[in-house]
Amino acid sequence: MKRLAILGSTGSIGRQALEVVDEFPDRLEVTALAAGSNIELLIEQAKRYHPRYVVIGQPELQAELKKSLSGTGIRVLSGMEGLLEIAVASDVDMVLTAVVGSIGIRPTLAAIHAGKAVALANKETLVAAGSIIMPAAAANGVAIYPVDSEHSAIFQCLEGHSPNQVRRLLLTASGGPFRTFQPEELAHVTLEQALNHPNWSMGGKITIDSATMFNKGLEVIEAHWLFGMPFDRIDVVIHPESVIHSMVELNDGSTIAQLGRCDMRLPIQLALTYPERLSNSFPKLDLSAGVQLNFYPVDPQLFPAVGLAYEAGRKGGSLPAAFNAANEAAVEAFQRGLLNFTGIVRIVSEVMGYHQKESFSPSPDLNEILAVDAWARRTAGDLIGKGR
Ligand SMILES: NC(=O)C1=CN([C@@H]2O[C@H](COP(=O)(O)OP(=O)(O)OC[C@H]3O[C@@H](n4cnc5c(N)ncnc54)[C@H](OP(=O)(O)O)[C@@H]3O)[C@@H](O)[C@H]2O)C=CC1
Ligand SMILES: CC(=O)[C@@H](O)[C@H](O)COP(=O)(O)O
Ligand SMILES: [Mn+2]
Repeated sequence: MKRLAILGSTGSIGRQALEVVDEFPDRLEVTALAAGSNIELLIEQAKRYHPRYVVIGQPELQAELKKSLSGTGIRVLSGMEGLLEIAVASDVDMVLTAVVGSIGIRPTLAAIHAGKAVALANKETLVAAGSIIMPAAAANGVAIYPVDSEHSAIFQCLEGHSPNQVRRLLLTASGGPFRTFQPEELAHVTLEQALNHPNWSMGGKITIDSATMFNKGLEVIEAHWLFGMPFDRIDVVIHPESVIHSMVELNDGSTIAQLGRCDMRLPIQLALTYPERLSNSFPKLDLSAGVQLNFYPVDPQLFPAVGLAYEAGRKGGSLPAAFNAANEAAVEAFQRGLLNFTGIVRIVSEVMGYHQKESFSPSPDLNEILAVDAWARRTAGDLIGKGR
């Protein structure tokens, strides 16, 4: 029995992870659940899965949660302290990091230091702190199983091939809802339009990242860290159908692809049960149903976010942390109606510029990364407040 701590159990990935648990009750057990503020769903999940611990991100909700779960024997924790406690708990075997944003860095690192296997959905953690996370995982002999669909695809395509047989990684991108727009049309798109992903149903932040293609930029940096691949051997191709989840090109020119439905339960299952390939009841890809496979290059005028990600990744040091945090702040401002859609890329670009001039660190430690993250959010907030 594998005992899981699910960080972000009320979110899109967290809820689907629980569906995977439902599928394999004799293999997967929920030991800990954590959410931000959705106390109603967290209570429902706790009553159904009987974990040993629950964590609520907002400490002011802890008392209400305790009251609702009194008599159940479940320990009720809160805030970052709670996340850190469940990440290292002795009765947890694997931590699924499915919170959104760089808040995932510290609990993921704590889990690694405690020798827990990690299933990683939270790409922001690797983007901001890959230079800390990957060496820590290697030093502690901890496996990081990718949950992100592209990285799960690459992980599967790489099986049976040694690193020196691989020429490049090819990340597929849907292009999001604005793939066919002209660049000048983007200034006026609405939140509702940006949240209308053509293929995937996901949380709000990643859906907006798909619309700007910051998501693909974040994924390029994520792939660099997960697979130890230099940036000039990671490419992005637009594939509007999202049937091929990503590809690996080998030295001899053979390209290996992984295909599947747009259903995150498959990569989640693989991460939670690897190396097994267990039969499940989830619908399967039906290629006879008129599936199309189209491919296009990324238009850098329409999607400048991809170029910014390569710039941040290549420069390295503290720049990816600033890049990521500025994007998180700008996306939140867009969601709150404080910034227009094209403002997101503008703010990230400006914050990156300031960071390189004022406070760049070539090899930051964890505290410096967390400080840069806070600085970039503040700076982005100031720029947005000034109406830039
Ligand atoms: N959704 C998808 O299909 C995919 C997602 N990912 C990545 O996975 C991560 C999660 O995405 P997604 O599930 O879509 O996001 P959601 O917004 O749907 O879910 C986020 C989860 O994090 C929780 N959370 C937020 N803040 C805190 C906190 N302070 N303490 C504890 N929990 C917190 C939320 O709780 P609450 O509900 O209470 O707010 C929620 O459970 C992201 O990094 C995303 O990029 C990667 C590939 C695909
Ligand atoms: C499901 C998943 O992994 C997302 O990251 C998804 O791939 C987003 O799609 P695009 O960023 O390609 O639009
Ligand atoms: Mn993805």
